[in-house]
Amino acid sequence: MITVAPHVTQSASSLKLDLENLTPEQMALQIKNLDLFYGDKQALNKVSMMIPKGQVTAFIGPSGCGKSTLLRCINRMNDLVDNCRIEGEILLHGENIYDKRVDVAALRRNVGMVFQRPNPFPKSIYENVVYGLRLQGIKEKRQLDEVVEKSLRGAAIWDEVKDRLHDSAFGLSGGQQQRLVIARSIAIEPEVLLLDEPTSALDPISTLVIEELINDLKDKYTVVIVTHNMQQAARVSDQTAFMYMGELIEYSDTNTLFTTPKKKKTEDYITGRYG
Ligand SMILES: Nc1ncnc2c1ncn2[C@@H]1O[C@H](COP(=O)(O)OP(=O)(O)OP(=O)(O)O)[C@@H](O)[C@H]1O
Repeated sequence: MITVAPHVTQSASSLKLDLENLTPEQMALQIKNLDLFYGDKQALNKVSMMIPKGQVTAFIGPSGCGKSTLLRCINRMNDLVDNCRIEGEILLHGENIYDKRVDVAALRRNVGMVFQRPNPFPKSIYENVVYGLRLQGIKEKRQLDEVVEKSLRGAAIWDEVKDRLHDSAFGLSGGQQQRLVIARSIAIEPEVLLLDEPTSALDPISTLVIEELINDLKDKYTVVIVTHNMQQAARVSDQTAFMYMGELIEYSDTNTLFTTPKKKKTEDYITGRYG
């Protein structure tokens, strides 16, 4: 059981942001009064928050609190769930992604997602990375080669795979597969990357490599991560949102949330009293 709050090491730059009043230039996403029901069961209750651009935002909370559900709303993955009903809005560039006119496939290209278990396709490393580009009809070899190198470098795996690009992705370790999946996501240049417990199936060394990678990714992307692991949230995120039973209880810069939480529920959770 964790009895002390995790140590927070990230820079204090995010302290300057007023998370309740981000300017349009600072903001990547705005979630407004989001309710979500699976059948009769309400899984999200009036969640509102602003997610800053070019930073890492973590969702934490006990099992079943709705972290993954909230994350999946950001690229409309919950549309695929039968009996799922969503009310409220999520704004990207000021436009509601739940508007009927939104092209959901285009949204998912712009808001990429990486899951708990690495899910490379049964193809070569190279073909995994160019998959999205081929879907867009891009065929020129020089362009594809460039994207492969850039994406694999961006996912911190180029040096390990550059001599076996045409080997099966299944020959990679779990940690390498997860970085390959990240390379596949960034190959199509999304604005936002959603990471749903991206290291929970990985060993501690691979976890560390992915955490370092997350830190690099925020130079180019807005990253939103769900994690069970509070130490991980403290290590990688600039902002942390604590959720409990479908509600957003507290949301602030990570340092404040872990050192001086304002709500008793948050304090109880980060000091290991439940969860
Ligand atoms: N497809 C679904 N159909 C019905 N209920 C669901 C579905 N997905 C999630 N739920 C329920 O919604 C609630 C929130 O689940 P969610 O997976 O978002 O929680 P979580 O905080 O991510 O949990 P964990 O940390 O255990 O993954 C839970 O009560 C869960 O059982």
